[in-house]
Amino acid sequence: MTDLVLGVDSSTQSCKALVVDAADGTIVDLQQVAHPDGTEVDPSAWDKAFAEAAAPQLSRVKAVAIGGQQHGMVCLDAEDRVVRPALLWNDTRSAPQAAELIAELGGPEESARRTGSVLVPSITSTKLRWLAENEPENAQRTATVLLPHDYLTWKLQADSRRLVTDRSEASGTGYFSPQLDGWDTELVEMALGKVPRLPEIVAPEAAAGETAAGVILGAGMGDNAAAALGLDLQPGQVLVSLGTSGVASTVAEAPVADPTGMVAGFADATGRWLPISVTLNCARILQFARRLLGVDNDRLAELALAAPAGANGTVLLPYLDGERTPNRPNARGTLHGLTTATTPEDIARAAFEAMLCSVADEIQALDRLTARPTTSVMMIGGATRSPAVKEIAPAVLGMSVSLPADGEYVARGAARQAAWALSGKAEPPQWPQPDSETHTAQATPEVLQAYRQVRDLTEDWT
Ligand SMILES: Nc1ncnc2c1ncn2[C@@H]1O[C@H](COP(=O)(O)OP(=O)(O)O)[C@@H](O)[C@H]1O
Ligand SMILES: O=C(CO)[C@@H](O)[C@H](O)COP(=O)(O)O
Repeated sequence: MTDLVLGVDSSTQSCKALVVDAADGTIVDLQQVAHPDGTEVDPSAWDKAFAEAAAPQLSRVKAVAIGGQQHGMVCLDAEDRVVRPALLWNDTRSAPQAAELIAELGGPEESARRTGSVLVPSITSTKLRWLAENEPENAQRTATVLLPHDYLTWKLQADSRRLVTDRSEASGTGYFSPQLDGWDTELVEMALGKVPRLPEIVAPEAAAGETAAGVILGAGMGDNAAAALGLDLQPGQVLVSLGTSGVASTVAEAPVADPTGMVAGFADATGRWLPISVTLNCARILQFARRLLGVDNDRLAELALAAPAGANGTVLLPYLDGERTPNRPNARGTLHGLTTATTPEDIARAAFEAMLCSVADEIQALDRLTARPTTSVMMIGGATRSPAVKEIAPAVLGMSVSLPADGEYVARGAARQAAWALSGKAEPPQWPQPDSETHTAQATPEVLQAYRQVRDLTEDWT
């Protein structure tokens, strides 16, 4: 009888539960349940979606691991009750606190060296500082601080005293030290004013507990580390994810520190490192365009593909909710180049080109840091289901784009970690890689050039 394992992706928009064969990753079942929209969410919403999508699968699997959206601030009181709704990665209210903490650390370069990142509002420590300054009673009540996937793993533990996380999730908090490869409690005290209980950072291959029914728990991981593990990402490869967030990442043997803040020096889920560039606005740019034009995904793609490259001079700067990369939390979206001749097709095309130009900026930042020019990318995420992405991405990026078969690669990575924990071996199971289709196109560098002109000429919202 083959062993089955469960990989979960508790992402911004939904909980995805993937049951696979532990031996080779063959998909057995996939369930998905939506999360509420917003930038702060009560963790009970994640519990509810997990209970519907993932919990019914537990009786059929030997191990489970949870990948999840990173950085969310989950505060528990002394009785392990949730203190307030979690501030998520996409909440920008702690922008002033990020600036304060960077100054206290000695500037962006020191922030990158000490924490792995030039702090931005997404990073958990800035949210803790915000809590201390704006909700002192809640800060006072906070006894434990977890991240979203830690919280869900903890809820599965038979021993409720056991709090675990992994390097990849910890490295996105702002109080993880790449030098120590572990917590730097001085940094969390700097943010919150005290040292709360933090989860134990367990090894990538570790069995990090078990459920009351004896199902082995992996430590879980941040969603991007999970996707990299799910696709067996190797140094020299670049993975782009077009989900709620827009991500470009690669694997490195040593931690990176980017003083410009365009790349964060996170850890991965194999014991190595994951240089990563993450935008706040990605697939939601297309959601915005769909709502603006009153069309569905299919029609939006048709409109975009009916317009020429460059959208007849229409350029969207997609910083709709502010932007994280580049760090412009007060920016807003801008449609540039509108004329009386601008059509819905031009606006649809500009939305896709904006999403992909912001990814091109991320790839450029990775190349600068790794000193290795990217010549092709793997691309995943919900927006890759659009035929317009398949055609426009290689043109805007100026390189071939490989699309693994439509799959939930964050959940696949979590399942691979679960199979790893089940195996007790030093290396993760070697699963066959999914089939992929490669898309190429005539490069359209003028599109990226026009985008960068608008990006650099546009003032932030005051
Ligand atoms: N055919 C499509 N065209 C454009 N966008 C799509 C399409 N299918 C899904 N999406 C978008 O993909 C996003 C979800 O992608 P996903 O990678 O699951 O996000 P996350 O993991 O961040 O929750 C949603 O914003 C959704 O609107
Ligand atoms: O902030 C980051 C990584 O630093 C995002 O990747 C979040 O982890 C949200 O991921 P998705 O919901 O877009 O998958």
